[in-house]
Amino acid sequence: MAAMNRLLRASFSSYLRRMSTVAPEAGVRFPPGMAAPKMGPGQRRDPRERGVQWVFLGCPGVGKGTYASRLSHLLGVPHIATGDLVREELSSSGPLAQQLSAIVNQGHLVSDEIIIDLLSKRLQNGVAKGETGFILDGFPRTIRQAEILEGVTDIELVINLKLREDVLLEKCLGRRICSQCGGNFNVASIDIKGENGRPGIYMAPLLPPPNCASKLITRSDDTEEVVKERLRIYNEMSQPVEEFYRSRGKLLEFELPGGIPESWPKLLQALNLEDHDDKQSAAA
Ligand SMILES: Nc1ncnc2c1ncn2[C@@H]1O[C@H](COP(=O)(O)OP(=O)(O)O)[C@@H](O)[C@H]1O
Repeated sequence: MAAMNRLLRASFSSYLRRMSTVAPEAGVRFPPGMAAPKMGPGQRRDPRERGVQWVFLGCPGVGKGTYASRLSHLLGVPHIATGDLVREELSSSGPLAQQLSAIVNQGHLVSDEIIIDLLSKRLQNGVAKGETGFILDGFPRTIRQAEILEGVTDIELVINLKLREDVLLEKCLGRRICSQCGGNFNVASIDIKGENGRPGIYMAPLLPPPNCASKLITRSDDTEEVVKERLRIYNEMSQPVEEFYRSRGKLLEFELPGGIPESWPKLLQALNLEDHDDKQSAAA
C-alpha cells in the first residue's frame, strides 16, 4: 500500500504543481447543495481555477464512457478510462498482456497494483503534455482504490450514473467499436413501455456512419456470461465506493432518463453547466 501511495502521489504532485500556474477554467460551477470542494495538500488556489478533478461511477453499460468523454471535451480536461488503459496494454505485446487477458475475459477486476501502475503512467504522460485536471472513468472501483486516491488528491465531484438493471445487459451486448477509428457505437434499441407506475425508457441505437459500418468489432468481454459476472462484481466490489463518496458529500446521483438526446441536457443541468454546442452534440 505504501509503495502504491508513493507511485500515485508522484503523479498527482506533478499535477498539483502545474495547477498553481494555469488560467481560470471558465463556466465551471458546482451542483447546488454540493459541499464546497476542500483543498488538498499543497493546493493553495480555489480548485475551480483549474481543470476539474471528477470521477464517474456506474455499472458496466451505463454509459460512463459516453458522458465522461462529452464532459471532458466541454471542460477541456482529459477523459481517463482505466478500462481503455487495460485494453491498450492488452493489445500490446507487453509482459502484462497475457496475464490481463485471462482476468478481463472472465469479467474479474485487475489487481489494484496493476491498475494504479497503469493510471500513474497515464497521468505522468499527461503532465508531460501539459494536461491539467481529469475526468476518471472506471476508477476507483474498490474501496482500497478510493482510499488511495483520496490520500493523494482532492476529488471534487463524483457522478454516479444509474440505469435500470434490465437495460444494462442489453446495452453491453449492443456495444460496438470501429476497428479503424476507435469510435464507440451501440446497436441496441431499447424501447420498454411503462407499466405498474414504472416509467418506460427509450434509447435509440447509436449507429456508426457508413465508413465504420463494415469495421465494427465487439469487446471480447461483452459476452452475456462475462457481462453478468461484471455486473455481479460491480455490485459486490464497486457499489461500496458509492457509499464512500456519499458519506463525504461528493456524490451526485444521476438516473439516466433515456438516450443521449434526452439525458445529456439534463446531466448538464444537474451539473449547472451549459453546452453552447448542445443542439449539435445531442444529435451526435
Ligand atoms: N479500476 C479498476 N480496477 C480493476 N480492474 C479494472 C479497473 N478499471 C478497469 N478494469 C478492468 O478492465 C475491464 C474493463 O473495464 P471497463 O472498460 O471500465 O468496463 P465496464 O464496461 O465494465 O465499465 C474490467 O472488467 C476490469 O477487468
